[in-house]
Amino acid sequence: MRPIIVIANPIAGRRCPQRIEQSVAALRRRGAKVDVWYTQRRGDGLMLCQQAMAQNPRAVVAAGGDGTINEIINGLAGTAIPLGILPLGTANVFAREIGLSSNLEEAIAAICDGRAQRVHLGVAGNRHFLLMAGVGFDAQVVYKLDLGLKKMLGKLAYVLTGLRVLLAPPSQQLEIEVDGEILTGYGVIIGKSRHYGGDFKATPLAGLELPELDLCIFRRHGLLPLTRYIAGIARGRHLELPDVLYRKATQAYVRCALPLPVQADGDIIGRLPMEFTVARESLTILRPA
Ligand SMILES: Nc1ncnc2c1ncn2[C@@H]1O[C@H](COP(=O)(O)OP(=O)(O)OP(=O)(O)O)[C@@H](O)[C@H]1O
Repeated sequence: MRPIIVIANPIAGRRCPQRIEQSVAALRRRGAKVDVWYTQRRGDGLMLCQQAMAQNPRAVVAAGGDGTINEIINGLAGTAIPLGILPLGTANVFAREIGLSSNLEEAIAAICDGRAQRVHLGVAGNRHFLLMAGVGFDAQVVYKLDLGLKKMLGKLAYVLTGLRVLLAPPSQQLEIEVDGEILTGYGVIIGKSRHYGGDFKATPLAGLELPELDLCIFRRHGLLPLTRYIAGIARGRHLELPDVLYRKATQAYVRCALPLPVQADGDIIGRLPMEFTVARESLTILRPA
């Protein structure tokens, strides 16, 4: 029997080790052969996923948050091995995108009896992403986030760090070349998925099944415009703001006078300048039936 290989980040979210054990036991009760491999540090998710390929698993399951999922998709892209998830992280944005709640029974059902769907990935520099990449306010928040605070406060740590960045917002203008058109702004979110954080949707017209990127460009900087943008996203009305631009594209290039940090799927993955494209390789995901 081909195994399901679970790659688990034991420090993701809260009470992760017990919840991994409970989920693996539930998968075995459904008759699956399950191997569990634990990450020990950042980067292990990708390395373990590459090793897992030698076993020709039935599926690779990411047990953890969106950062762990991101490492694993970078190992799975272009293969026919499907990705399952056990959403055990702090924000679990990808789980929301595919319609999973934090109830692990639903995730286990999706792994065992879910629907396989081929999806398109984004590429930021040399890294694949499934949710979004960002430069400006959101990347500054990820960059400044204290991991100890995140462990202690969970999502509240993002809110507090966000308030800190709001008081000294990024003020470097970006030049964004989108399929040949040159635009400027102070922040850009390059979405592959609709969901952004919680139930908010920064790129509401995006779709994992679509071979395109959705760019949401914030044209002004400062406390007031940023507050309007955040409130607009929270109310699902930001696309109505005159200083927010939305573009669909297959390729974008972002540059700036400073080498600003870039986040992808919630982790800092490099600095500007950077090219963003749709990956040639696709990925199979297991989602609720
Ligand atoms: N054993 C480990 N020790 C330290 N860091 C790890 C370990 N395993 C994975 N990581 C790193 O921890 C980071 C965060 O993990 P992950 O995204 O799984 O959880 P989270 O941050 O709680 O959830 P979310 O991303 O959904 O908010 C990832 O970027 C990953 O590379």
